[in-house]
Amino acid sequence: MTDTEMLESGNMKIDWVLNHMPVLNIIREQFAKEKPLAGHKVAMALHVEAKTAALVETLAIGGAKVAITGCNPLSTQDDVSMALHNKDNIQCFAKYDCCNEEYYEAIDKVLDMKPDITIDDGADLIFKLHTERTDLLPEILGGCEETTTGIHRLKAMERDGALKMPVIAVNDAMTKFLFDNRYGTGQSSWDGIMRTTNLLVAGKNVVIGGYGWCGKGAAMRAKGLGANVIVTEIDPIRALEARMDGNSVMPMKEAAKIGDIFLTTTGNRDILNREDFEVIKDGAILANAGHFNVEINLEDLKAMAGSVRTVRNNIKEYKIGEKRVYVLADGRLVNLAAGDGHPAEVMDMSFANQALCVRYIAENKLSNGVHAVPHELDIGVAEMKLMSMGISIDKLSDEQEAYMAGWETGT
Ligand SMILES: NC(=O)c1ccc[n+]([C@@H]2O[C@H](COP(=O)([O-])OP(=O)(O)OC[C@H]3O[C@@H](n4cnc5c(N)ncnc54)[C@H](O)[C@@H]3O)[C@@H](O)[C@H]2O)c1
Ligand SMILES: N[C@@H](CCSC[C@H]1O[C@@H](n2cnc3c(=O)[nH]cnc32)[C@H](O)[C@@H]1O)C(=O)O
Repeated sequence: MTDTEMLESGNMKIDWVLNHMPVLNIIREQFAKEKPLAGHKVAMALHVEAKTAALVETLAIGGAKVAITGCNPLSTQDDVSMALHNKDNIQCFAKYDCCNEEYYEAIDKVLDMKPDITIDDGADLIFKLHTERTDLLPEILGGCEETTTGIHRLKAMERDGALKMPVIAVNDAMTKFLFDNRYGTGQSSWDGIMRTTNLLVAGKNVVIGGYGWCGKGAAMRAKGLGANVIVTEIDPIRALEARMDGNSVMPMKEAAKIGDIFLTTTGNRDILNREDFEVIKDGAILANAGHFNVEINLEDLKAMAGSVRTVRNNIKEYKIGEKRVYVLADGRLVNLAAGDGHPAEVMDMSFANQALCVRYIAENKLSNGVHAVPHELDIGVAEMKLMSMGISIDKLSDEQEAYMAGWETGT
């Protein structure tokens, strides 16, 4: 593609998703009128694709200067990156399939803008701010974190007294994780796996590693596609929930022997490792929708494999003796590295929360530490979403409110 074609393609992708992000559009209109971010500089490390671009534009419309890079070397869409970089008050440094060095250089370039607000997906910017770029910390009003694992890390920093800035845990908003992690990951992971492999899911043994919000969504959609679903867990309550939802539950060592397609969603490392690869079936397909590229132990796989070759776009074949094991998207998020990420209607809510939280940071002085998304913002996003869907709901009558709040009335 020529640069002109790339630009056009990126802008068309952004226009398409914007037509399906009604809540973000309402916020854009408010931001255009009120300019609540005038004078602020927002640094971002998120998946650079069309829905993220819609958020970046919204912040710029609100008056902010924005610099962004990716949060995963394989999720960047270069046409969208170029389209963003060509807009007023926006710089974008993300590049698809960049090497480790380029990835961290781009994070430095974003921080060179001397931001006062950050948005992370996996805490990369905040980590840099607390290690090599501590000189920038005094200017920081606060940050937002998009994902579960990022929040785990930030809470660990807070526990150790190491977190020197306020951060809002956007992932933990109800209008984020209940929809994005569950229905978003549920749909987009299978979209990534199916478009990449062009294989059938029905009738296969699908093994889902982890039954958190992402795992529940992925298992639900696998069942809907006709798979026999097996869940692995370390948490007894979630394991029980998986069983009662109709899935089989067993240790990975057992599941490894019978699985056809494996999808990890734990946020943890080594969910599939050497002892699993030893017993795994010929032709097994491995994908990750959890965090970075550590859930499938690729080092173990490489060490065991006699040969490795690319057999199809985004599919690597590892040959262990006569056995073939296929890894999708190098073990990185299959929904973003081998697909277009979550559906626009879902990111509409996640990114509405982001935009409102950035405004909240700009307008309120927060103490250092991890903060919840203010409940009124979370509820507001749900109300706007329902309204955009043409759904109205009941209201408590005065009598009902009094009844729910009181204790005097017996049965
Ligand atoms: N692909 C995406 O677009 C996407 C979307 C949202 C979240 N995420 C990421 O997915 C991961 C999971 O997020 P979540 O919100 O579902 O988290 P969660 O905490 O709700 O669920 C994780 C589950 O994994 C289980 N687990 C941990 N270690 C395990 C092990 N060794 N074996 C089996 N199960 C194990 C935990 O008990 C828990 O139930 C995180 O890394 C998050 O950042 C990815
Ligand atoms: N940066 C890490 C962290 C996991 S990303 C998981 C986050 O990606 C977000 N996400 C999923 N789909 C999209 C999308 O299409 N655009 C932007 N963000 C997305 C989602 O909100 C989720 O919390 C990594 O790449 O491994």
